Amino acid sequence: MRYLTAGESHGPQLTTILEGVPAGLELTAEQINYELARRQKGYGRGRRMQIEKDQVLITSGVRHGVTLGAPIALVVENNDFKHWRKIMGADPISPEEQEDVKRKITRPRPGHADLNGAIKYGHRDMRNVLERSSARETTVRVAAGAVAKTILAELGIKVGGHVLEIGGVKAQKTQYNTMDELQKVTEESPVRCLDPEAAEKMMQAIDDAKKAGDSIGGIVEVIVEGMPIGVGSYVQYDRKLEAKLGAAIMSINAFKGVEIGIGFESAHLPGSQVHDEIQWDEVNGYTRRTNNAGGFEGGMTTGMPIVVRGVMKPIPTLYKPLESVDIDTKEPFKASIERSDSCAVPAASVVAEAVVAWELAQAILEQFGHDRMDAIKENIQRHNEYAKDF
Ligand SMILES: Cc1cc2nc3c(=O)[nH]c(=O)nc-3n(C[C@H](O)[C@H](O)[C@H](O)COP(=O)(O)O)c2cc1C
Ligand SMILES: C=C(O[C@@H]1CC(C(=O)O)=C[C@@H](OP(=O)(O)O)[C@H]1O)C(=O)O
Repeated sequence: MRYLTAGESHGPQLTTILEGVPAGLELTAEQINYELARRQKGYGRGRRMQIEKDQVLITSGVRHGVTLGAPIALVVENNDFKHWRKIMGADPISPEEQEDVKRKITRPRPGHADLNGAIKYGHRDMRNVLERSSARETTVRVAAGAVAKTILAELGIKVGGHVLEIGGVKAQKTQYNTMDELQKVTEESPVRCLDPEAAEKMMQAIDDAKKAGDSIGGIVEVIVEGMPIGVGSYVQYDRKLEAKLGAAIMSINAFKGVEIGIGFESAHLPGSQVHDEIQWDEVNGYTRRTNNAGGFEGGMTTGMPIVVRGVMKPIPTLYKPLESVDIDTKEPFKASIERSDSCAVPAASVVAEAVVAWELAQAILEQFGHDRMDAIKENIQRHNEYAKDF
């Protein structure tokens, strides 16, 4: 299974084509729209989210609500496009408008793709960079992830996520009993946090940052329950599933770090306190007393919940100007901007769920077949029985 995305932030639409989705999966626009709406919520976002109401159009690969095994094309329109038609070159520009509409962006923002992208592709107008480097693209990655989640759900695998930290405010309560509870509590929290007291403080931190013209980042966690044992492989570096998850998280705009299980903490602990003891019983087969490894050993799943965390840096576009250099005049300047998110960590946690779901669904299909959902389901059931009594 693979996918590509296309589309500019202020262009007409975003598109993704998913190839290799098995036949026989029930898939509706509502399921995808549900995930798109989750990504749009979240405290700290800018004015753009009031303009957009992301809705998917499934233009191929699905008939009567069931996948055909053919490529699935998904399209999400940008409502904001109507305000950008001239700037994006979709409408003619009158001579009087030329100067205004064609004014180039020559002032790169520290922390964004502007300068490196302009040098790489030779764009003297950095709009040509920012249109594509914008995290608007994560809309269709979430749409692709929604399809992956639907495949996983059909196989009894659940994906959830939550926010652990925003702007230095840490969630104290991070435990939950079931994935359904995790889902319910985070849906009700404006910052997708399990700890209501911390959530209040996080929102205050976002307000404070916004007032100061600043931005803040944070940490998100994705959990996956129900993965069979032994998905991925240790035999070749590029087949290690853990590494693929790491790359997927790092591919999200503004993500600067990734951790699996207790991750960085294991640097400070002896092996006896890190490795998860193995046990066996007739009902559950092989399980672990703890899950410090976050569901992975040797690049393969252990059958325990997968726990992946990602670090998001603060948003680069700041109302409080940082120093940079105009690429035309080479003069230093302090940037001024029109609109931006001040914190997008809650939204990014939904993106993180989506990219993790995609990698896991991809790995499942690689191992258990990818033509028909019913055959894949049977293969996994057989594998789970085999692994239990192994
Ligand atoms: C959901 C989401 C929303 C974002 N919103 C903004 C924004 O409003 N302004 C901004 O400058 N960056 C925003 N970013 C971050 C930039 O897209 C990102 O920093 C930029 O593409 C440079 O890439 P890098 O940070 O991965 O190096 C957002 C990221 C995500 C995941
Ligand atoms: C549009 C989205 O996020 C955008 C991501 C983004 C960036 O630079 O990454 C910059 C902002 O774009 P604009 O300048 O048009 O407001 C965000 O709104 C979205 O998440 O759907």
